[in-house]
Order: sequence, then structure tokens, then C-alpha cells
Amino acid sequence: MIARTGGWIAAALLALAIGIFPYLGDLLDTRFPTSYELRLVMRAMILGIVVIGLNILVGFAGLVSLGQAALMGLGAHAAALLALRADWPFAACLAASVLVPALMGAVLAFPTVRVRALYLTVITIAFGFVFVNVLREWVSFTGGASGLASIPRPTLFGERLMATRAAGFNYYYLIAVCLMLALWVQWALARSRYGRAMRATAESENAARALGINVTATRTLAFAISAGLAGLGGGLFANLALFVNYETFTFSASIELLLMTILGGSGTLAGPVVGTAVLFAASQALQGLQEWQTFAYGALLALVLFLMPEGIVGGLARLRAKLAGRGAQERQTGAWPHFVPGFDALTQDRDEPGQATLITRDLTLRFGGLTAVNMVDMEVRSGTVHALIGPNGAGKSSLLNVVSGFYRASAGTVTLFGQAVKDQPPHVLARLGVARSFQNTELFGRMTVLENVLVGCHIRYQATLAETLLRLPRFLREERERLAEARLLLEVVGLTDFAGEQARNLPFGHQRRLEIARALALRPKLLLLDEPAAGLTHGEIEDLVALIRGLAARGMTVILVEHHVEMIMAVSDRVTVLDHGEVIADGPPEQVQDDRAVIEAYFGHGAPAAQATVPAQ
Ligand SMILES: Nc1ncnc2c1ncn2[C@@H]1O[C@H](COP(=O)(O)OP(=O)(O)OP(=O)(O)O)[C@@H](O)[C@H]1O
Repeated sequence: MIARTGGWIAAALLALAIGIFPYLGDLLDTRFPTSYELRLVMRAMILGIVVIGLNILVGFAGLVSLGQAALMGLGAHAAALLALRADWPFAACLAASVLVPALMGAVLAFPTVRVRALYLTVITIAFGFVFVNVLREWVSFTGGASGLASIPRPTLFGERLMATRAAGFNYYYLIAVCLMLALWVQWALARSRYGRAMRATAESENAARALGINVTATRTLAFAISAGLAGLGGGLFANLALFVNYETFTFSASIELLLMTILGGSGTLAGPVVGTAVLFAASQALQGLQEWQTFAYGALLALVLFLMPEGIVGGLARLRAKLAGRGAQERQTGAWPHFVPGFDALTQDRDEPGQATLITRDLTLRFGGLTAVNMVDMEVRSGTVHALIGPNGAGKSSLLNVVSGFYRASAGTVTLFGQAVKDQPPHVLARLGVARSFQNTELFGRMTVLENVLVGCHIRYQATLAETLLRLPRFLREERERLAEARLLLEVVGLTDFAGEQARNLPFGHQRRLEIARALALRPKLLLLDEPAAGLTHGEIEDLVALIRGLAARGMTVILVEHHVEMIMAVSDRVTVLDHGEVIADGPPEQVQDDRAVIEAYFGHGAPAAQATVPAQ
């Protein structure tokens, strides 16, 4: 709450400082600021807009672009060319300076981020070099080294936009408004499912996909927004300088933009402003050092990052948290499960009772020569707890990964909720109603406990990006409802007191609880739990059993991969036993426990008859 108020105060102070800056001369009766200094501040504000875009890419989505200056150049050239060659009015040119790079961003990102996030960095480097070469060589179109000169002075609503003490400051204020708008976009994204999805994909791609997030689309969106803001900076720059050529938009300019993002504190809301201001001021101050400038610049940067690896704003935030003495260890964990009133409403998306929620037929998964899952026929009834057991390497997790879409089956069929779903990706299956936990918990460590659960609600928003950025009523209503649901789920798992804590700071047992709460936020019909009891104490396992039974009682179907036999006996309605990828037994737990083939799978052939049950671990 304090941080939020502080954020608004900081934004108001920034707006005030920018607002009165041109009039300082009149107010203080000095020559400062001259038109030159006004121009410097305008350039800094333009860079600020570009760096905000880069922060959305780097700090939110965890992607790196080394071609951001080229995208800025694309915006600048789009605006300049349309004004010079097509006589487009200024407002239309500025709109094009946003849209053309945003589109280019989407075209560059879509094919690359679906393969690997790192490829985006590579493609942006290539784009930067190609772009500069095209500008340099295509002289008839871009003017080559002479660039595009005599761009008409911008005019809006019949007013010529100027920025000098003599002629008025309306262009200065236009840039200031764009900067504040960029800050708004960044803030509105951060406080929405879009921003949370971006951060989630950066933290754990697998967990994000399991919660219904389309990782490729999310990353493409992040890059398109970031490219659009870079282009806006370019368009504003072209209309400030009234001249553009390739020299402004080189690879080293892209590096400088990235450094501003990191120095300020990537991922923080104030970081881009602070990073741009500090580095821009430093580059101006160090200009007198001539050839030593680059060295001094680098040394300064190294020093700040050595002292504050999370950047200036990130470092200060950490310091403040330390001083406030906030730590996970001081929190009281609530008893769980605590089926609070209202929880039943969240578990109503169930399959018809008695239906087969999952059917696999001849399901096979091969890794090269190894058959991890071999011709598995399995049927899981709705509203039951179905355990999947077997010795290490039996293929349990592999089967779970096929059912949740993480692995593609080599052969056979999977039917979920009466629908054939073979080869569907995880986020599509999540949208059908499949949620899962992971063998090694996959939380979004740097996000708060509450945000983790909110990411689980991702697929149940309907508000569009535009409604979200404008914070229209539908978005606000949905956000309020999801927040209430997330808090309720935290109460169910006894983590209410940890809502504001970063997930990575939670003790292990609490992390397991959080992962389950996050999966429940999806309102699944089928919940897949991969060794949820691993690493838990005896008491915690008893609570987990109570939770699972409570979920099944509410109609949810649960598939449980577990080694802990005592727990399986207590919680499951039916057990399927795998060995070497094949089903060797299937039935009620008591029957399976005494099955000869199962005992042999655990103890080997010739196990003594006295060894009548599988081992409780
Ligand atoms: N991505 C993969 N690439 C190659 N082999 C794999 C892969 N994933 C699993 N395997 C192999 O498939 C077999 C089944 O592994 P799986 O993890 O499904 O077994 P499990 O029953 O879950 O074992 P555990 O109880 O130890 O987790 C093992 O031999 C494993 O080495």
C-alpha cells in the first residue's frame, strides 16, 4: 500500500518537474534552461519512452533485444518518409511510427520465440545490422549518409509544434505526455493478467504453459509493445531533429538503451526513468573527456551494478525491504485445508459424476530407443482420486506429461472429458480444464504468493488488451473478482499471511501448498499432482490427504503420482501400477497392494511370500 502511494507520488512529482522545467527561467529569472537544455531534456524523455518499452521486454518478459535502436530508427524513418513523400499529417505519421515497428516486432518475434527465447536476441542483432545497411545503401529512398532532411515541422490541430523559449513549448509537452502515457502503459500492464503472464513466462515457461498461458503469443505481444514504444520514440525524435539518418540507430545505441534499462532496475516501474536520467546525464557530463568517455562510462556502470546488481531502483527497494525487516519466517501459517465458505463455488466446473474424465488407449511414448510409456490403457472416473504408482523410472511422470500436453505421444489416443486431445499443447489442455503440479515445484519465484495464484486465474479473464490498458469497467470488475478468488484460495491452503511475500522465500512445504492453490485457481476438472508429498513432513502429508479428499468430494478428479504408499492407501479410490512403462496392475488400493506382479516390480523376482505388501516410503 505504502509502495503504491509512493509510486503515485513519484509519478506526480515527475510530471510536476517536467511540467515546470521550461518555465524555470521565468520563475527564477535566469537564462536556464536555454533552448539547448530544453532539447536535451526532450531527447532524454524520448529515450525514456524507448527504455520503458525495453523494460517491458527485458524486465517483464525476460527477453533481450539488441536491436531496439533499429526499431526506433524504423519508427523515425516511417514518420519521416510518410511526411516527406506522402504528405501525411503529423498525427498520422506518429501513429505509423508506432504501428510499423510494432508490426515488425511481431513478425520478428513470432517465429523465433516459439523455438527459443534466446533466438529473439539473435534476430534483433541481425535486424539491427540489416536495417542500418539498408538505410546506408538504399540512397534513393533513404538519402544514404545524407539522410532525410527538411522534415516538415509538426503541426497538430492547426498549431505548429515548437520547443524553444522564444516560440513556445508545445512540442516539449507533447513528448512529456507521450512519456507519461508510456509510463501508464507499463503500470497498467504490470497490474494486469498480461503483465503477470509476461513475468510468469520469464520465471517458468512450463508452469506458465500449464496454467493456460500461450507463451509464444505472450512473448510476441511483449516484443510488439516494446517495439511500438521504441518506434514512438523514433517518430518523436524525427520530428524534433527534423532530420534522420542511420547514424543514430546503430548497434552501440541499442547497447546503451539496454544499459539504461538494467542500470535503472529492469522489471521495476521507476527503473526506466531513473536509468535513462542517470546514464543520459552521465554521457553528457563525460563528453568533455573525449576518448576517455567510453572508459569512464563503462567504469561508472560497472561500479553501480557491482553495488546494486538489481539496478538502482531494484537495489533501493531491496534495501527498504531489509530495513522494514519483512521476512517469511515471521509469518504464521494457517491450518489447512480450510474449506472456507465460497470455495465450493470455485470447484463447480466438474465433469459429470461417473463419467470417464480420462481414457488412454495403447498410449505409447518413446525417447529414441527407450519406451517410457508402453501401450497404456487407463480409465479415470470423474470425482475420484486415481493414483499412479511404480518403481523409479516406471514412466509415471512421462505419462502425466503426455496427458498434460508436455510430451507428444508416439502412438495411441488420449480422451479427456469425452474429447480426443492427442497432440494438443499444454495451454490448450489447461483451458479444457487440466491443471497440474510439478515434481520439482515450479513457482514464479520473484512474483508474490498472491500474484502466483492470480496467474492461475489467467484464462478466466475476458477483458481485451485495450480494456486492460484503459482500465475499463469490465477489466476492473474481473480484476476485483479474481483477486477475491485468489485470496480465498490462499485461505484454503493457509497462506493468507504470506500473500505479499515473494514465492521463492517460502519454506518448501508452503511452496507445495502454493503450487496447489495456483493450480486450483484454474478451476480444473482434472488435477494432476506429481509427487506432491515429496519433502513434506508427516503432518503436512495428512493435511494434503485431507485436501485431496475434499477436492474429490467436491467432484474434482485427481490423478496422483506418488511413492508414498501409506498416503496412496489413505487417499486413492483406484490405483494403476506401471513398471517399465507398462500397466502391471489396476484396481482398488487394497487389491493392488497384495498383487504379486506389483510386489515383484518393487522387490524383484523371487520376493519372499512374507513380503506381502509394497513398501511404505
Ligand atoms: N525427456 C526425456 N528424455 C529421455 N528420456 C526420458 C525423458 N523423460 C523421461 N525419460 C526416461 O523415461 C523413463 C521413465 O521416466 P519417468 O520420469 O517417467 O519415470 P517415473 O516413473 O516418473 O520415475 P520417478 O519415480 O523416478 O520420477 C526413464 O527411463 C527416464 O530416464
